[in-house]
Amino acid sequence: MPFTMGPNNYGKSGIRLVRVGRDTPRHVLRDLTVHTALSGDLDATHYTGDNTGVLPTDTQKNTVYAFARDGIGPVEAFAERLARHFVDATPAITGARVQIEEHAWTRIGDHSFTRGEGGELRTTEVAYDGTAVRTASGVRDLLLLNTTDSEFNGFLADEYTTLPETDDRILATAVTATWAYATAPDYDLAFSAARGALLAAFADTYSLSLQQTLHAVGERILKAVPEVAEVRLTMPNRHHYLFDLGRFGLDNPGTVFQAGDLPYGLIEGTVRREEA
Ligand SMILES: O=c1[nH]c(=O)c2[nH]c(=O)[nH]c2[nH]1
Repeated sequence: MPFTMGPNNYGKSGIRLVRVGRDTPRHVLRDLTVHTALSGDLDATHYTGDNTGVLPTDTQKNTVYAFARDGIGPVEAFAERLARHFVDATPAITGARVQIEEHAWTRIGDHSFTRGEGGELRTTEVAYDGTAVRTASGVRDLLLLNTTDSEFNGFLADEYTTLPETDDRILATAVTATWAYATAPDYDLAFSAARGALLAAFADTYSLSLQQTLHAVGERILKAVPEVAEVRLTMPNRHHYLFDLGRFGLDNPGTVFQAGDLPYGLIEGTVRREEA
């Protein structure tokens, strides 16, 4: 075989699952998007189209709905149930990755909820290789903004530098955070603690750079949740430019800003515990 398959996986992406818990008149709404990805001994289908070992992606999708019949629990636990099933029950499959995004609805009544489009997501990614389960959780598109306590100055300046130094700016970002667990915690409690730590660190860190804020956020999550081994953070810098009102004979004491779009700064990093 002159052209051999490298690493590969297959699954169903974007499985939209809504579950209504009707145990009491105060209904419980869960709204998830699930992605499955399976790998294993899949040479036959790639080389000859022999699908004997292929669990169809349609079946993977059906399994997600069937497993939701009697409850979902924390997204991490639901993803693990699915990942274990796909590997343990499918001869050719030796690895499964299940990713879930949970869309949070805000309750406005016993059976009524509201949610903004494109809001913050709770996320998880669970990988199972037949022996070990690796679980990471996080948030995506968590919008944060500080109106002060943010500076950016003292930076390297070369012949192309035009950015003015500032000792008071808006700091705004849309955080994607992923924290990997070394051991399994109570997932819902750990999520609340990590998210709370993230918010608190953003709010009360006097920022000299978004990089410094990123490290502070990661550190606070690690301190708040002992089971977390490392935190990966993606923090786009949603620039807000002080608008030049001088052209109209007006001052601008840090009041009127133009919200920027593209390009944007992108600050990313992983914060880990110091090796013992
Ligand atoms: O917090 C910041 N970090 C940077 O690296 C940077 N670069 C830039 O133009 N503005 C900012 N702000």
